[in-house]
Amino acid sequence: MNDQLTLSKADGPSPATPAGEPLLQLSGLEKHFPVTDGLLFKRQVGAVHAVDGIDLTVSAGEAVGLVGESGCGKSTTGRLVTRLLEPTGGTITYAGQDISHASRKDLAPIRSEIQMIFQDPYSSLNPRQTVGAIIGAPMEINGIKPAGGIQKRVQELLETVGLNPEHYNRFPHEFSGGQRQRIGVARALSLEPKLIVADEPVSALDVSIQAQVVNLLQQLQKDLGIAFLFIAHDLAIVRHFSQRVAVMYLGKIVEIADRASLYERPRHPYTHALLSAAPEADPDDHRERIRLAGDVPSPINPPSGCRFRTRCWKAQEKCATEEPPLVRLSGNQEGHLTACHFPEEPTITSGKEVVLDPALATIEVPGTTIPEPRDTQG
Ligand SMILES: Nc1ncnc2c1ncn2[C@@H]1O[C@H](COP(=O)(O)OP(=O)(O)OP(=O)(O)O)[C@@H](O)[C@H]1O
Repeated sequence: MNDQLTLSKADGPSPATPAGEPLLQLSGLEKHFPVTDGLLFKRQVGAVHAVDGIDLTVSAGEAVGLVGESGCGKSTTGRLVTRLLEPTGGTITYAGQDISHASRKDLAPIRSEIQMIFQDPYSSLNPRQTVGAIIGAPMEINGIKPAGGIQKRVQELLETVGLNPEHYNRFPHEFSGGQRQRIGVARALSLEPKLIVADEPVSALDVSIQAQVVNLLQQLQKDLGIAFLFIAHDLAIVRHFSQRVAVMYLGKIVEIADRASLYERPRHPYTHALLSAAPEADPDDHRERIRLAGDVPSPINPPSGCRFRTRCWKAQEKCATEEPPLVRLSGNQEGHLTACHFPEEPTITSGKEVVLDPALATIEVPGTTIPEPRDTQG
């Protein structure tokens, strides 16, 4: 796969952000969806607090994972970043420019730099268009004329994502799920993005295929220096892909840390519970598991204080009255922030290695790669 990565880095319209410098900054970001009643005169009676004041930075070339249970606001965050949704509060800064409420015209120069990969490789590709037309469309729309023409560029991109360049004229139904997701990746790459928001990019795929697509994304991130916001409910997938991981609960980030700190020394009880619920690498490991009681409360009326308190075994009175700030607790590594009044001891480990599939494990072992099926049902 490595030698197929023939793209050069983009000289985009925004000044290049050096690796390690903040590329995307979310500050107090909010999205509240109005809840209305009445058929005719729709009156707002409340709001879904889908994203409720999050701060997050993604540096150039960095892969940041965003995890949490269904409905916690991950996709809404991704859609805000790509400006498919308008924020109701807070700011989104991209390459130093406030794009929170930028108009279509103002967004035009950076549109190409922020791309999205969607969950469902079936509905996200137009079945009536050839693969060539699908991947070439962003270049056509943006008036980009690559050297050698669009067809040549599309064929290069097909090769980059591990597909046969000769299959330029085929239609999406002729490809398997994994191959379709590769087509989606090629489309996202066509404008040489600097940031890709990948919203559950592998959760619709077979487990054996998931590893191959994650591996491809990881190669692109490393070789092309593309920053990723990788959204997933699956902690194992995020672990393999991300340098830093943010855990969301009911519209808030409750913990954020580099990969090792988060997985080995989780301080927030929610992170600990999520890790405890993940499949174990060692089936003979019978350490105590934390079972999360009840469902996630409604984001229309989130609990006061700490939102996790209604399901937390450590909750006390203070948790109902005071919202815990997201801060570096004593015992946390630098950059490890936790929002909890009664955190886990820094010595408590998640207790186990989180591994979803043996194929994924090979990604983390230097020198080993997953065999890439070209042109098979991958
Ligand atoms: N357009 C909308 N109008 C009203 N509520 C919405 C809208 N989009 C999302 N929501 C609500 O916002 C909350 C967060 O949804 P979101 O899809 O961002 O969560 P998620 O963590 O990505 O979950 P999932 O993994 O199930 O997609 C949910 O309660 C959802 O029902």
